Amino acid sequence: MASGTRKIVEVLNGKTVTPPPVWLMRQAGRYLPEYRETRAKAGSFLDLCYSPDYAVEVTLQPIRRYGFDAAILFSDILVIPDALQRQVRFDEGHGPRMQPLASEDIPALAAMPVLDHLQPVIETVRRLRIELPTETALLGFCGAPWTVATYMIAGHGTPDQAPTRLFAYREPKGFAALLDILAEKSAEYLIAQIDAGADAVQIFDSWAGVLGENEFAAYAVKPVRRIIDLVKARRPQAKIIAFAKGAGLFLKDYREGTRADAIGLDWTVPLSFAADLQKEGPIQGNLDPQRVVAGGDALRDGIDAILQALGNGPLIFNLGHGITPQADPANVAALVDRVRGISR
Ligand SMILES: Cc1c2[nH]c(c1CCC(=O)O)Cc1[nH]c(c(CCC(=O)O)c1C)Cc1[nH]c(c(CCC(=O)O)c1C)Cc1[nH]c(c(C)c1CCC(=O)O)C2
Repeated sequence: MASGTRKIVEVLNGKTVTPPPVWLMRQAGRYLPEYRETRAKAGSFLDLCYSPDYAVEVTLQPIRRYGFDAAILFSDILVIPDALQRQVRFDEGHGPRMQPLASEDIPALAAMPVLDHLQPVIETVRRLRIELPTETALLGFCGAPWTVATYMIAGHGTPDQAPTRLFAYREPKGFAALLDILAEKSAEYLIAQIDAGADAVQIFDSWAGVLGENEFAAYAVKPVRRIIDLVKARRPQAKIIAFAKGAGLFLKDYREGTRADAIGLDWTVPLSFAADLQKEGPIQGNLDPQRVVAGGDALRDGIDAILQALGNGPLIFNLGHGITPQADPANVAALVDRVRGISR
């Protein structure tokens, strides 16, 4: 099967597919018992990301269970700072940590190669394309420079990214240089994923929602546009989804500003506004992940509202952010059936 006939690729080409293709952000993860089992064998979280045997296995687990229309490479957005020697680690119960970045550390990052370090991830992509069913699209991904920078500057996650907002106001030149470096490294990484067999790639800007107007333009739109320009200059056929969580009204110009083929929407985006955005091109989203935890009517009503508002245009059905560890795997099965119009 040519990749062009995979449903998600059709939607990314602007077609309306009925029922819409479906996958879920973080579909491989702790809500699945088989993930927890593999995770326990693999050692640390980064060991799992850098071991093609285990990473292929956990990527395939949700495909076997649910037959999603896409598999997403199992890795993390923080493998880029790890490749840039920021000593990333995931401590149990604490989330990611790394060496906080100071402005004097920034110039040296430009000369650091990342692809050597990321070869195991690229190998995972290559093996996945061989092992996946032909009809299943394979998605690669990276973090957007802004979101990756927030972890690099603070050295860990924070609720509002205050340390990085402050850094950007105090050191605008150094911060712009950091975003440029991250955009270039990320573009190289995405091209390698596409060459290894990814049908499309998603850029995750999970912390876009903390930015003011000028900062959204400079730190969210501009670096993502730079990645997309670099990727498309070298791989014109590449398909790219850009997901800026919390971007709200700024989404109006996000597609045009970034030139993404599709934009991802979080669950706070009103469906009427989403329908307007869909007139300009494909969209992805936007069910509240807590509806998957709740199940029952909350799940069904949320799905039906999205299908009714957005099902007649180019749509990739997804959550508005990653699925949480509390989700019941049976509710995910019910979600996929409902999106596909299967009643049990
Ligand atoms: C901000 C961000 C990160 N990582 C990612 C983002 C952007 C999307 C988002 O906002 O959720 C992206 C990501 N992380 C992971 C994937 C795998 C593919 C998928 O199934 O979607 C993807 C696409 C696996 C993961 N990445 C992580 C886990 C859990 C770690 C574990 O299994 O112990 C998984 C399955 C760890 C991680 N990684 C990150 C954090 C903050 C954490 C800790 C929080 C948490 O535990 O959920 C950084």
